[in-house]
Amino acid sequence: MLRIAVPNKGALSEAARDILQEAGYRQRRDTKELVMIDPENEVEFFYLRPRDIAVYVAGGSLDVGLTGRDLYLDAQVGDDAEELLSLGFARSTFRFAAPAGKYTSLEDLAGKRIATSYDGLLEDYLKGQHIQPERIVHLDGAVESAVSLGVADAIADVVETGNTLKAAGMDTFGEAIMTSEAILIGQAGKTPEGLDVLMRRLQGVLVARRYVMIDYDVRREHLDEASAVTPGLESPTISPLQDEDWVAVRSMVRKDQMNKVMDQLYALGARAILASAIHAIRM
Ligand SMILES: Nc1ncnc2c1ncn2[C@@H]1O[C@H](COP(=O)(O)OP(=O)(O)OP(=O)(O)O)[C@@H](O)[C@H]1O
Ligand SMILES: O=P(O)(O)OC[C@H]1O[C@H](OP(=O)(O)OP(=O)(O)O)[C@H](O)[C@@H]1O
Ligand SMILES: [Mg+2]
Repeated sequence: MLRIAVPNKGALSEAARDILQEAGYRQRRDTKELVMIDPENEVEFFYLRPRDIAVYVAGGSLDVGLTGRDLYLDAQVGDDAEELLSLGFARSTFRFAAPAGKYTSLEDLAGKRIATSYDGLLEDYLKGQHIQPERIVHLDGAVESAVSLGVADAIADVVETGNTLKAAGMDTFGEAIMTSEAILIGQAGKTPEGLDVLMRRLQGVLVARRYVMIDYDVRREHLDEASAVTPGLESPTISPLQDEDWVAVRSMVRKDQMNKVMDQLYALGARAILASAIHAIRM
């Protein structure tokens, strides 16, 4: 059985649960459950703190896990684990911030106290940039308060909308330390039984979320132009209609392009243009 680590709480847990459910796996009903077996799919889920997931996977106790790229790198598990797939949710950047106008560049941090919940990530980055802070102050959360309360001169933290920083009167400075999103990690170089199926299913969900299926009827003489607007992933499906002057076309279209494409098709004389959701796909 494939042993999969899943975030048990926090910013990642709901979206992780959603993607696994969409991929056809059973998920726990009660948030107190620590382990759940899905016998039909021959997988076992272990609900763990997202921060700890890389440790379990790298240590070989679990085959794969869903976590954040920033959390994975912060765990400093080295070459024992590897990123297998990015999952497109829980996107964030990891950035330096300080009270508005206080600092402008990374160099300003030399000899300063920097508060963060991601010490490993921060240390690695500062080392790579040859910046020596006075020290790194570890905090579990609410890092935005560290400067106003006097335990640090600047912070390094997760920024999503930027609202938390703004509310605290802080600005980011310097380049983003990293960009993060939810990822699937696995043991380096290992392909346990069932991993290929899990990956195909997750990739299927990712594509299904990004695309819609578009159906329309168009006069044969406009088929080439219409096909150019809806080339599909490989090539559109063309079916004959009773009226020989017309054909039916079916093609996948990126969801964010859907309305623009439908307008273009309409302008080409296509009719009965219909977009429907894709629930699952195997490429
Ligand atoms: N607005 C956000 N706040 C926190 N984490 C976010 C946000 N947006 C994306 N993430 C990502 O979610 C992961 C953090 O999840 P985690 O469960 O540790 O955070 P949390 O919601 O702050 O939980 P807790 O503070 O209870 O530990 C990271 O990979 C982070 O990049
Ligand atoms: O850019 P934003 O959209 O405002 O989101 C970023 C904020 O959200 C997270 O905090 P969380 O609510 O998890 O609290 P914590 O810092 O105590 O973990 C993160 O640590 C930032 O503070
Ligand atoms: Mg948090």
